[in-house]
Amino acid sequence: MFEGLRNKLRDVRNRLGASIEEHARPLDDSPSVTASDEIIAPAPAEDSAPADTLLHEAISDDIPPAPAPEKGGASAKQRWSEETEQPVQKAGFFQKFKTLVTEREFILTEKDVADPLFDLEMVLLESDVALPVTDAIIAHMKASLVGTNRKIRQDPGKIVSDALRDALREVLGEGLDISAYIRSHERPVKILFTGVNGTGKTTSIAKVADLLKREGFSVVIGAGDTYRAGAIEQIQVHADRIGVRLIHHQEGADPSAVLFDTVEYARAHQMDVVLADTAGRFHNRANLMSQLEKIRRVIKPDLILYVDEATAGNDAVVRAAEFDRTVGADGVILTKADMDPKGGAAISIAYTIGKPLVFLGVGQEYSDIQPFTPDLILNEILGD
Ligand SMILES: Nc1nc2c(ncn2[C@@H]2O[C@H](COP(=O)(O)OP(=O)(O)OP(=O)(O)O)[C@@H](O)[C@H]2O)c(=O)[nH]1
Repeated sequence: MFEGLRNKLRDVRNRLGASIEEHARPLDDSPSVTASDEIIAPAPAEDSAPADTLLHEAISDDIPPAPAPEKGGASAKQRWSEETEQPVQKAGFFQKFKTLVTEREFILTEKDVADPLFDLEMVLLESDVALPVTDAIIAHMKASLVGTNRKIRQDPGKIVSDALRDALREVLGEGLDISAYIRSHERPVKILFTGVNGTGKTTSIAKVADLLKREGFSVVIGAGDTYRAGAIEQIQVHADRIGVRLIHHQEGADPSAVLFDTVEYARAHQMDVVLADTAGRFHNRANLMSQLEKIRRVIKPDLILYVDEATAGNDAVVRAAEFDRTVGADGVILTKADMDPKGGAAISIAYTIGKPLVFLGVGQEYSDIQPFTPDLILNEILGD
């Protein structure tokens, strides 16, 4: 999954790494620096003195530490302190250049990274990453890379990977652990599935039912798609295969009534989870949307999961936002991630609608479902 994005990001990371390599300056005449010298030189203007000069000035003038450029992690001051625990060794010309950047200062201006960051922006937009999400990633990368004067002890590729990993982590969010949610809420926990026709909603309900069943929860499914011909038979086949009870009425019946009965059944049998199917619908079909609103009022779901396909890219993000606005959504399932080379929807959706990505569908088997964690996506798109 996401192999196209992975390959493009590898190229951009190499270019950014090359830019760091190019602008990392040898510490040839710098004085030895130890942990006690907790000093940060301020970020220079583009036309300011070279890093070596700044370092000398910072030490002799005792300039106070600059504020940390990024939130969350260790401050630049801490890093400086950690990274300078060992006295810097003087080395011959040849050796200095053989040690790559591990014994050099690392200082970049916006201009130094402008071209590679522009390339990164293009790669993200081409991969259907939503514009505000792309902007957030680029801003985070700039904050991480630009204007910090520090000595580095790692290769440039790692610096870029770490910055990109942090930037992506910020937009991906934390996900939602459904099993933990069920354990910590009053049973039965009612989960309503909404989404557009043909995106894999019915299959996803079966996958989630199978997953929860394997985790020891008792599950009942409500056949709330009474609109599409054959939908009840389709979900019945899934329910039979995974050994889960299905509550259904006739085709054309009121879906609210079906799902009300499903919740009653779950209560009567002290079941843990109700998974409520609904007819696929388009967000611009007012009558179908109002039917969904009625279901919501009748069964009062604990969670509404919006299902769409990762392959729909930005369309999935736009539709999710619309569903969230009209009927609400507490989380998202993106199906067919296994067929999506771009990854744009998976990266964008949580940040755009402010709701967690909960599962990724990764194939057609019942076991082809992955609870979302940021590392799941990060490892896919940054793994080499
Ligand atoms: N490759 C792949 N195929 C999937 C995935 N999830 C679902 N599918 C396939 O997508 C097709 C549509 O899935 P359904 O579950 O029938 O879609 P639906 O949204 O319920 O469609 P309606 O019942 O018409 O609303 C089926 O062929 C599924 O096997 C997935 O994660 N990966």
